[in-house]
Amino acid sequence: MELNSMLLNEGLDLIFEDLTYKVNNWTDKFKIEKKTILKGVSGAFCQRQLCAIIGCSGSGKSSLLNALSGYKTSGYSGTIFINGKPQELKSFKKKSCYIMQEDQLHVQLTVREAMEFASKLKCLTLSLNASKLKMIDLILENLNLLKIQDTATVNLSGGERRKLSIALELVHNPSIMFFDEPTSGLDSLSANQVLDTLRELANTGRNIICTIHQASASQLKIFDILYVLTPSGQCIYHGFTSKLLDYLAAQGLRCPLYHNTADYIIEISLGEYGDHAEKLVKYIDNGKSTEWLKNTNQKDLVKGDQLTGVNINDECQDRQFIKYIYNNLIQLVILSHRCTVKTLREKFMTTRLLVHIIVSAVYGWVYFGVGINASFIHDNLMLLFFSLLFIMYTASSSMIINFPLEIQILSKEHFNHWYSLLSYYISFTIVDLPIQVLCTFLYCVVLYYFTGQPLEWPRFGLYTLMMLMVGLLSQTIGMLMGTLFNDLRFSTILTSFLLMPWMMFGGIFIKISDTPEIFRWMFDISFMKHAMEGIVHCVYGLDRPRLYCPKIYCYSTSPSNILKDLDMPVNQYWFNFLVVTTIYLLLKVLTYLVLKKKLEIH
Ligand SMILES: Nc1ncnc2c1ncn2[C@@H]1O[C@H](COP(=O)(O)OP(=O)(O)OP(=O)(O)O)[C@@H](O)[C@H]1O
Repeated sequence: MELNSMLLNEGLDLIFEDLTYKVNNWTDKFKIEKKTILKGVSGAFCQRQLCAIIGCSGSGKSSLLNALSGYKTSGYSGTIFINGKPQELKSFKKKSCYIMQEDQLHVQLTVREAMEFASKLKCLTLSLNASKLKMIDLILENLNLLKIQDTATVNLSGGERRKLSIALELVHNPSIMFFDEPTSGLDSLSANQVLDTLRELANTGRNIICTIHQASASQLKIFDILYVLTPSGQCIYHGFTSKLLDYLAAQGLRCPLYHNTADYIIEISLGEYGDHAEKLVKYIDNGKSTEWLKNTNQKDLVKGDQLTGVNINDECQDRQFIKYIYNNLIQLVILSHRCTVKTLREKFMTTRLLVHIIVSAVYGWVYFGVGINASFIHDNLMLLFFSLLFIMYTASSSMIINFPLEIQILSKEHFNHWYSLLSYYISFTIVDLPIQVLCTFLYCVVLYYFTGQPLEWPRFGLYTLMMLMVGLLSQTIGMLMGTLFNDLRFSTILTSFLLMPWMMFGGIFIKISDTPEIFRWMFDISFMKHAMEGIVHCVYGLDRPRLYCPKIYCYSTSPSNILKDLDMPVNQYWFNFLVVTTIYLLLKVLTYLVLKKKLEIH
């Protein structure tokens, strides 16, 4: 079946006027000044058209695409009209999609699974009915992906990955599709295949707008409309590809024989044939002129009445009455399922488990039996503190590494309206919880038993619970840092910097009574101090009898004296637990808000 006969779409007309983009730029004298990237450009991209924005590197192609798609809004001025009405971003995003230069895919899923999850999320359904499954088959078949539907995404070639990115968005049949350099990084065969696919998509009625860095003469012919930017962010051509030569000729510019026309006009924009750019900007009125957009010999675009088939939008729209909460719950279930499948296939989970078991076994060996012995109280306290540190660092670093990778995919899917951020955030937290519980439990069992801590279930339960809460809190710190900094170098160094004061005021390295008064409040907010206090209470509190002393003299055999020496009040476990839990919840909310802000400003 032809692509155009199943994915018909009415498309949308997009017109933009006087679009300007300014950014803050650091000068040599360390001052901030405004740099203008796009200078009042105008243009129109219509339904059923395949449009290319071209220009030299740094001319503002991506900036223009970001503005038109609504991916970025800050720093932009000008007006965008959709089907004649001012662009309303919320509703526009529902009808559009933005496929970025880097394919943001879930590498652990197969092509089929990725399509099914996308379809479930976009149609808000837990199970796909026959017609939706058929639609997936048809999309895969038309994009030549059916034969590799069971291949893991990680094993796909560049061209196949790009096609999968397109296929995933086609599930909700967008009326307008934006592509940032769809052919970059592909060999010419794959690039041609992707462009053919875009051509067919435009033929179905939708509006396809892409930026193109380099296009061969034959690739250029595939596009209906060209929009050419100069290095100064102005338009020097906006019209049919087929009319470009006539346009240039009208200005006395003749493309050398056998020279690629796209290269020629970019060279003109760079001033390689003299100072023609300004003249062309004026002639085309910086994109406003529609003279070269008049359709005299437009090639075989498919007419609406020639299209037959299913309009899959109808199926998804059936469910638009479903309330916000219900939608979020459905998304939560689907996202949790997807996240579970991904997590179970990751080697990282096994590594995390193994690390916890190995470290607890080593600690158990080195500190064997110190817990029951009154002459090893100092060693035992150090062991308990180092155990806390271990949980804190492994939990935070697992997120620092993992989460920035997640954010890239989240950014794309969230922008393309696959799901709400809240559903994603909760599902991510829920799916990781059992793994953190398992890691903490295995770690605590081995360590607690071999290091000779008191073998009583309530003590062990409370100890593990506190360790788990510290693990969850540390994960959230890692998540927050991973959200704030894309660069792993910054997030790792700054996390260590951030965790350091919590450790210093953890109640072990220095006692509260020995600390200068000005710093004492730090103990109150240090989760490490509260966690350590709770843990020491589990081990030495709860009316534990005197400790066994194998020597003639032990400094202390009374557990209550040990707590007194450490400035740790007796029986405060639940207060300590409440403080750690409150800090965890506050950080969780803060991380959500930071993530939300980050997705808004990209
Ligand atoms: N936030 C920003 N701060 C400073 N400069 C910026 C910012 N965003 C974009 N620019 C600059 O604006 C210019 C245009 O960037 P843009 O990415 O839109 O160009 P492009 O034509 O897509 O380039 P390429 O083809 O190399 O991807 C570049 O010189 C870039 O450095």
